[in-house]
Amino acid sequence: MNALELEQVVRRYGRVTALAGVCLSIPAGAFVAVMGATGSGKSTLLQCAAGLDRPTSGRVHLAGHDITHLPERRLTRLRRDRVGFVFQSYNLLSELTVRQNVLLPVRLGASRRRSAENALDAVGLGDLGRRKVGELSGGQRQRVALARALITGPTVVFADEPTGALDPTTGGQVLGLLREACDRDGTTVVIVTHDPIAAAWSDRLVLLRSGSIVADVPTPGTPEIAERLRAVAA
Ligand SMILES: Nc1ncnc2c1ncn2[C@@H]1O[C@H](COP(=O)(O)OP(=O)(O)OP(=O)(O)O)[C@@H](O)[C@H]1O
Repeated sequence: MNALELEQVVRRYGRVTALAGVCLSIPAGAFVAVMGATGSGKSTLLQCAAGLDRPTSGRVHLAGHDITHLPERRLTRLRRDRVGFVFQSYNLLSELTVRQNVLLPVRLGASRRRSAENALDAVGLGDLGRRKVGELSGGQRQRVALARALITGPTVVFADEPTGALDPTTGGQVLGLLREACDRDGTTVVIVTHDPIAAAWSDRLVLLRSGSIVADVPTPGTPEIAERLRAVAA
């Protein structure tokens, strides 16, 4: 089964064509990295795939649903129940505690698949549930975001530059946790990244240039190969 499928997806912003007819099938349980130069359409692809933006034309299937014309309320519910999001800027509420942040999807009505404690344990933050997010380091915040993304047992996790604000070691920990969610729970993971080393955690690399996919290759997961891919992507 495909967790995600894009058929001829076009997204135009006025006269700018951000996506120029993208076709992409991602089977359940895959870990895909999307790379490409700045402005190549990576974030637009992720937003259209995740149901945060609507294509100008084409179709999007997400978690077994054709979301192309799904009414906004149903789309919101599908995102809440089946999709996890991780962003470069964490998107946490800093005045709330770690635990309260992790439970936000549940407070919005999603059913939880695991307890907050279990989700925090899984990202190595079992002791920090009562701390205010504003007191945490960047790497800890991103792990809170990951626990929040995983508490509902999502079909797909979308991560836009999840390590963009982190040092390589901390970034590696976050990517390792995404890899674990994929390997252990069968979660489909789609990350957008500029960093070929981050892409090396994936098992498939999709390269965009000017809104089109120019390469879609298995990734053997070694930093040396990733360096070579960086040259192709530029
Ligand atoms: N809301 C918008 N309004 C107008 N143009 C937009 C909008 N969002 C994106 N674009 C344009 O669409 C194209 C693709 O943008 P997108 O953000 O998807 O690229 P990207 O590969 O994610 O870039 P970056 O690596 O810099 O984040 C760019 O030319 C961008 O200027």
